[in-house]
Amino acid sequence: MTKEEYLRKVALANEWMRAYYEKDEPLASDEEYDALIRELRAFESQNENDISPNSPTQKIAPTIQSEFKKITHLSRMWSMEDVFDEEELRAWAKRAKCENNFFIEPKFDGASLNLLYENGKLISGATRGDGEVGEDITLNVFEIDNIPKTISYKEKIEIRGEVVILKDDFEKINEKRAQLNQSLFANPRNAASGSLRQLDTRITKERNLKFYPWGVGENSLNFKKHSEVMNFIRELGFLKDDFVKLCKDLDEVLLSYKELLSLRDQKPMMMDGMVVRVDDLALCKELGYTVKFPKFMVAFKFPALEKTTRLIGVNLQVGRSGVITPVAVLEPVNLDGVVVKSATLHNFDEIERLDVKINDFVSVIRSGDVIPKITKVFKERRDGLEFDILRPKFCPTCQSELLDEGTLIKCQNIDCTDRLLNSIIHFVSKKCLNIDGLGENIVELLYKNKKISTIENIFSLKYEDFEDLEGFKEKKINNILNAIENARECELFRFITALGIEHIGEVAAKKLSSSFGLDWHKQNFESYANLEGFGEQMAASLCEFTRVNESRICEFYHILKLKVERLEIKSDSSILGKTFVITGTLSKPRDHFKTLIEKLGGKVSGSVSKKTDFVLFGEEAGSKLNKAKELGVKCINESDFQELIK
Ligand SMILES: NC(=O)c1ccc[n+]([C@@H]2O[C@H](COP(=O)([O-])OP(=O)(O)OC[C@H]3O[C@@H](n4cnc5c(N)ncnc54)[C@H](O)[C@@H]3O)[C@@H](O)[C@H]2O)c1
Ligand SMILES: [Zn+2]
Repeated sequence: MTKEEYLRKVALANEWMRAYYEKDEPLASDEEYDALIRELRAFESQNENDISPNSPTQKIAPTIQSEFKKITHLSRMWSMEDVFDEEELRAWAKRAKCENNFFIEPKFDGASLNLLYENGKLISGATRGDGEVGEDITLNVFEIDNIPKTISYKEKIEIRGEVVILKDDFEKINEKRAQLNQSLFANPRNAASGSLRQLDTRITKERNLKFYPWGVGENSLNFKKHSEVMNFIRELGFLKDDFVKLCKDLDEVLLSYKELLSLRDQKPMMMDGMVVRVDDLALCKELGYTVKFPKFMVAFKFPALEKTTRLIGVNLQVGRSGVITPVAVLEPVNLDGVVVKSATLHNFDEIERLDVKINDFVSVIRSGDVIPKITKVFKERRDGLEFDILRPKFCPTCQSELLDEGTLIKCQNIDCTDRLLNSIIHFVSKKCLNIDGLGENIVELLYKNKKISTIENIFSLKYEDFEDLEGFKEKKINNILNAIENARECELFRFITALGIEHIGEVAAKKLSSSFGLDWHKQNFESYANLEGFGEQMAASLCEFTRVNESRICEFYHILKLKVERLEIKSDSSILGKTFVITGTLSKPRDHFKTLIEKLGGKVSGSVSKKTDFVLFGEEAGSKLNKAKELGVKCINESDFQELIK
């Protein structure tokens, strides 16, 4: 790299930094930014005299320009060095002259916040800014429930930590923004930062932000270990994550890293790595800082879940109801071990809203098991080779003319092969008949080879049907046939779900099954509409479906041995008729508790109101728990719950 190239890249990195920290709207993915920084570092290590004072390697962030007042931190805030593998971690530990006693905790991907307390009162809250001066966001901080406004410790102290947004909330915020035609947040970190840096504090309040402390600035504490400091701070009434520990050596650190990484999808907030630091404060002091970060800690990064790639085409999929879903074809990119080649675009309104074109650079994010999504289109990078994604006029499968309803475009041909195929795939899927071994690919293969053309055909499949198909040996064929045989005996609600009736999902199917049993399809409009949680639309859809499909349903009754799961409600059940709201992370999935409550005659609702009898809460419980407390609703934890249902 020549010096000119270097300076150009410094300028580009500064532009990216500003967009990221000042506007919360990145112009590049972190991965690209990090690669650019590595290039700058490589040049700088060879050309020490040419290092530009403007280089992002020499500062934490540019001085932020915004409408917020500024606050000078009492003690400086820092960035953090990254390590990406064992070798880099060991090299750091060696430089830090530390072999034992490492303090580790998750590195949540959020926004830094510096809180100042004096005489036990919260005085101010500020963003990190350039490390010395941050933005005064005190008013917003007062809107965050889980930040104590008073603490029992009276000395002056700066408490620092990460403000995060939960993955679920992130999705919800972006959905809402999409509806309002606002730009989406590229990731939960930008969303957290954007939610904190709000001139309208009501928005901050709405966003359900969480604050997790990770350190202190100015203070007069007298501890010898960072772990002691943090114990003390966390006891003052802040949220605590349960993955915070001391490791006796680096081997233990590495094990913990693996463990934390395996929890990544389960955690309600995004993590981008694990923080490893020297616990001994005397050694920390001795090690000191570079211009940018402490030498006594590192971020042991996780593989990226968000990357930039190019949209190279759009495939159209015809769903079982005929709706055409556009799917983005991407230049393949590896997101934490998963090669992502496509992302859903939901519908044609979404394409317009994103204003995405073929050949655009886009940011793709994968969080948890969620299907990869395009969160950002880098329009600034267009070079004229992009072209529009057109609304289709004809079905890509059956070529019949499509019905364009605006948001949705539909194929109306009920014999359209893709519609049929997808309804079979749906019928055998996990939530429906759950036929093991009969995955999408096999169904497709059977369908394309004309072994099945309707759902009913599945149950007359024979050994010979598979013999001439490639890749099917005796054992595999028998397994599939057995699975089909076993699936005949199935719960009624699964069958109702499997029929794919418009507006009738699993929950409604359960209600139909428990209310009417096998006669669920013989009811009239009123009795459907009177069911709890049912509306007119659902009732109408049921009437229409059962009218048209009466004989087909009866045919299925001969093929399947349906079980009606009656709720065995004990009349002495202590929770009979009581309404529960479940919030936070419990030891088992929420569904487990929900089923249990329902079996015992209780009800589970999604939101807290005066009518709620109990709020069952777990870790990280947030706004619902607070609301329950405000309303005086009884809040119980898991062991109280076990006690209650004994
Ligand atoms: N996409 C872009 O254009 C762009 C631009 C600038 C920066 N970035 C990204 O920002 C990151 C660099 O930013 P940075 O310098 O703010 O560093 P960083 O955010 O990676 O690490 C430092 C920060 O980590 C946070 N943190 C979380 N958990 C912590 C814990 N347990 N202990 C201590 N600190 C904890 C703190 O807020 C601290 O300020 C990189 O990931 C980079 O890719 C991206
Ligand atoms: Zn069609």
